[in-house]
Amino acid sequence: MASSPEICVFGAGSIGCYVGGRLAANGAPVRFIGRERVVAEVRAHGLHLTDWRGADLKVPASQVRIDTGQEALGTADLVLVTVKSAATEEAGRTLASRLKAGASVISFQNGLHNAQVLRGLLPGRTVLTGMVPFNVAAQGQGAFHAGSEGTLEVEQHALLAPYLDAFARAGLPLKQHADIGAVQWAKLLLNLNNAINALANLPLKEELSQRAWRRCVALAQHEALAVLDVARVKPAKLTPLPPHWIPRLLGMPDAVFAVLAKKMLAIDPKARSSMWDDLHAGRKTEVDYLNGEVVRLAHQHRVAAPVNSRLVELVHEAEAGPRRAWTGEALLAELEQAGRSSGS
Ligand SMILES: NC(=O)C1=CN([C@@H]2O[C@H](COP(=O)(O)OP(=O)(O)OC[C@H]3O[C@@H](n4cnc5c(N)ncnc54)[C@H](OP(=O)(O)O)[C@@H]3O)[C@@H](O)[C@H]2O)C=CC1
Ligand SMILES: CC(C)(CO)C(=O)C(=O)O
Repeated sequence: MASSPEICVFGAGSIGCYVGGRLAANGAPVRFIGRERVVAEVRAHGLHLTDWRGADLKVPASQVRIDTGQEALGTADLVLVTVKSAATEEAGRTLASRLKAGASVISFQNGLHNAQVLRGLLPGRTVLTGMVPFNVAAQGQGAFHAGSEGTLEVEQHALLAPYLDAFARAGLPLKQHADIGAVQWAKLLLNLNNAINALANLPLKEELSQRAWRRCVALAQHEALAVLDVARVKPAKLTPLPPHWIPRLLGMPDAVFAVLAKKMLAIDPKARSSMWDDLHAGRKTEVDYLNGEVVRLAHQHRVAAPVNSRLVELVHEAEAGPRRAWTGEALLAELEQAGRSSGS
């Protein structure tokens, strides 16, 4: 392998353009595969990557190697898959027909099973699970802004060695984890807020500053944690407080929460969840891969998950439109009712 192995981003959207863009801005050889809309935008404006700490990086249009075609898969040593979960299977089939011998893959997606889906379609290849903790907003004209903190995590593996410097130079060091399943579940617990944020139709910071919305998140997390306990799954600790304490913190009055949860509220005031992005753009969301996973695990263990089940239904209703204008109080009442009527 050459001294600078080539990286390909498959699915140039918010995460792909931000992560790949920062790698490219710091000298890594990166090629992007994306849809026509994004390709045209980036070819016109280049990439502009900023973060909440003040990082400000540019890759001029003439230096971004981005295409709708899949030629980059034939030369890549490492492919970062950054499509939404529903697009993973198609991505895996495309990778299977194009990847060169020896190329490996990291899934930088939310949810639990994307890497597994890719592994099934790419026998004999190394496919690692990654986790992106921070929020990225597409701001138009090739600009992508990371509006919250966190370190990229990835399943521990020797093949990462040639890439560690490039990620570190890009300001995105890879934290390797021996139990990535625990990390994925911990991230999924945080992602239970995506459905609530999408239904709230508010920026994350504004939503999380209001107790009624936070109590909705607390209900979903509390239920999920009970299911994980039954299933004997121990989520990793990604936040200053352990996962089991977070629902209690979310339930605090606004003034107390603002003081105790400063870190949780340290989000760009305009940032919204990736599920809001999907609803807003009229796309199918990842709700089945997030709240839906809680419901599936509950069924496997013969327990109920009515709150997450109701959130799945409500997001599917919103996908089908027209969109209901929820208040935090109305959604909370709806979720409490769901919990009561299931008898849990
Ligand atoms: N955005 C965020 O802040 C965060 C997102 N994540 C997770 O990261 C993953 C990626 O999310 P995000 O970047 O927001 O998603 P985006 O929708 O912004 O980006 C994915 C892009 O990939 C494109 N795409 C899908 N299939 C193909 C294909 N076969 N060929 C070329 N392009 C394709 C999509 O186009 P189209 O829509 O037309 O299919 C879209 O433009 C998700 O699992 C998400 O949950 C994790 C942490 C934070
Ligand atoms: C970072 C976070 C939790 C919120 O933006 C996210 O994962 C998402 O939007 O999907």
